[in-house]
Amino acid sequence: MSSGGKVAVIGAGAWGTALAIQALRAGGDVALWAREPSRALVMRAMRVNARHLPDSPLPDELLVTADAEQALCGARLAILAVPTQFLGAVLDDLPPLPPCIIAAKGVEAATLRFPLEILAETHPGLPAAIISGPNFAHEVAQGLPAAAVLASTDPDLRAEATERLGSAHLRLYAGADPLGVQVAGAAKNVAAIAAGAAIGAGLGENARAAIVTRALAEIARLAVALGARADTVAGLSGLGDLMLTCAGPTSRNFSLGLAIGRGERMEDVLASRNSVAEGAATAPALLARAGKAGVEMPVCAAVAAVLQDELTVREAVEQLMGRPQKAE
Ligand SMILES: NC(=O)c1ccc[n+]([C@@H]2O[C@H](COP(=O)([O-])OP(=O)(O)OC[C@H]3O[C@@H](n4cnc5c(N)ncnc54)[C@H](O)[C@@H]3O)[C@@H](O)[C@H]2O)c1
Ligand SMILES: O=P(O)(O)OC[C@H](O)CO
Repeated sequence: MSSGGKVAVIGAGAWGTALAIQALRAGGDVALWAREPSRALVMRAMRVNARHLPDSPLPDELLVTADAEQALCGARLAILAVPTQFLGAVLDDLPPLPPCIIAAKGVEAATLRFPLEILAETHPGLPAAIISGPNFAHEVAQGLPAAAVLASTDPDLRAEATERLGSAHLRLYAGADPLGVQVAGAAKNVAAIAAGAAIGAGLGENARAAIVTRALAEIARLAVALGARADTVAGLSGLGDLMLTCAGPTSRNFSLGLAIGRGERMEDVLASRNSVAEGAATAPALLARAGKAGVEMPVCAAVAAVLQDELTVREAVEQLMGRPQKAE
């Protein structure tokens, strides 16, 4: 793969669309694959992704197609921007893939796998990386300054993909701890639901700051137990994305928590949207994965219990506050 080669972006949600615009900005040909032919047709004609990214026109050079063969033909690199819960099924149906960058954040509910683990099972031996960080799609699409980590155990892929996708708008840092990046990216969405719930229930800013900080501690604990590095969690995919996602309702995960904290039901909130909140399916899956590793995650457990209607937000907070005293 060399700078300027074709990139295929798989998944035309907000993030896939923003990354396609960013990849064009960084140079070379880009194709964006949308699952539904009718949506690909409308996006091609209107030159905008009206459903997921309505304020960012699609550059004329961007090929939008529902034909995966066409999208992937000649691609030197694929960006997989399909939500975690659908990634396995989409991968099963794709033609052969070039080296991949996964852009999803989450844990697959049915199997407790992180996204790179899903890819490793459908495509054993394929070079792969993960991109993650504090990145709202609409800001990246607009070219506002942002940073992310691009992590892979393959040094050639991380060097070349960083060069291929990065630009003066999106500063990419190479990382060698893809597992830590995936743990952080999945868990921050769960923490954002907790932060939103605290604000929605009127528990105040102190509560939000406590949740974010204690979530950071439990994410680092899980990362280390799974064989990843604690300092990855202090970087863009962990602390950086917690700061962004827990800050307010621009985050879909925070806004889900906010609504739940105000007394709405998760099912009703999710049914009213056409976008994903990865933390909802990830919370119980991450908790189960942590349980298998013998790691306690009290914030994640509280979110899972509230989402499963086992506790109210206030009961969950009482449980968190009533835990035995311990050293920080
Ligand atoms: N939106 C962001 O700002 C942002 C930023 C960074 C990372 N991410 C991550 O990127 C991933 C994609 O999120 P998004 O925001 O682009 O999604 P989105 O909410 O904008 O769009 C939903 C996506 O899900 C797809 N989808 C829905 N049902 C499906 C099915 N049955 N099978 C396959 N695909 C289906 C749709 O085609 C669409 O691509 C998520 O893991 C998310 O956490 C999002
Ligand atoms: O809107 P959210 O909560 O899915 O967050 C989007 C990105 O992950 C922010 O980095």
